[in-house]
Amino acid sequence: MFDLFGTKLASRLLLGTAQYPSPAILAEAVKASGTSMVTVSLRREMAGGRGGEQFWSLIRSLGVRVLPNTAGCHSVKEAVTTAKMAREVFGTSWIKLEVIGNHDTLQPDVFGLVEAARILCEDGFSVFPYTTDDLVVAERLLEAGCKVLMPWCAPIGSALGPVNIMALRSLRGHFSDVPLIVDAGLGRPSHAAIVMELGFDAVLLNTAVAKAADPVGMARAFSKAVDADREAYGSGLLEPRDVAVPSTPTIGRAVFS
Ligand SMILES: CC(=O)[C@@H](O)[C@H](O)COP(=O)(O)O
Repeated sequence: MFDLFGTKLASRLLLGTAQYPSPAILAEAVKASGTSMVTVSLRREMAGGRGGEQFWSLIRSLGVRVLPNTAGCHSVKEAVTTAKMAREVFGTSWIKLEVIGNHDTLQPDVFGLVEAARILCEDGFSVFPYTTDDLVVAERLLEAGCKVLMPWCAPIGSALGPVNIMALRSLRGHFSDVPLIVDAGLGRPSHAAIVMELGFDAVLLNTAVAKAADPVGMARAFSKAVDADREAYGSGLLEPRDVAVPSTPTIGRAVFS
C-alpha cells in the first residue's frame, strides 16, 4: 500500500491517459496496469468539445482516482487558473502541477513552479509538482508547502529512462520521509525497476505505455516491474563489490588420501 495524504493506493504505478490508439485500449491498459490513480490534462480535454465529455465519462467509469494535471501551462497564472478549474470539475484538491519552461525539452520552469506551488498550497491544494531532479528546487518546493515531489528522470516522452541516477539517489537520500514519484521519461519496465530499486515510492508514466505496439501488454509489464522492484528494495538489495566472495562454504573439504 502506498500512502498519499492519508489515502491508501494499492498500486505504485500511476498512469497518464493521453495518446492511446483508442478509448477502449486506454480503458484496457488502465485495467491491466492495476493502477489506482490516473492523471488527466484538464486543458487538453476541455479543448476537445464533445469528445472531451466522452473522455470524462470513460475516465469516471474506470473506478480509479483521478489526479488532474496542468499540462500545457507555461505560466504561473495559467497553471493556477487551470488547477482551480480542475478542483471544480473533479471535486478534488489534488493537482499535478506542471509549469513548462522550455518548448524543446518540456522541462519545468522551476521558478514559476515554486511560485505556483506556494499559491496553490496556501489555497488548500495538495500539490504534486512535476519538477527536475535538482535538490535545491526540491527544498524550495517543500518550503512552499508541497508534501510530495515528482522529479523527472528524463524529458517527457523521451523514453530515455533515468539519465542522472546520482541526482535521483541524492533526492532519495535527502528526503527520506517525503513521497517521491518519478514522473516522465521512463521508456521501459527496466527503467521503472531501476528507480524503484533506488527507493522511489512510485512512478508515473504515459508515453511508454500509450505508444507501445501493445499498450495493454506494456501496462501489465510495467506493473510487474514496479511491484517486483519495490519488493526487492524492501528486501534489502546487496551492495555490489569489486572482489569475489565465495558463495559456497570453504570448510569441511573432502580429503583424498
Ligand atoms: C501524463 C503526464 O502527466 C506527462 O506529463 C508525464 O510527465 C508523463 O511523461 P512520459 O510520457 O514521458 O511518461
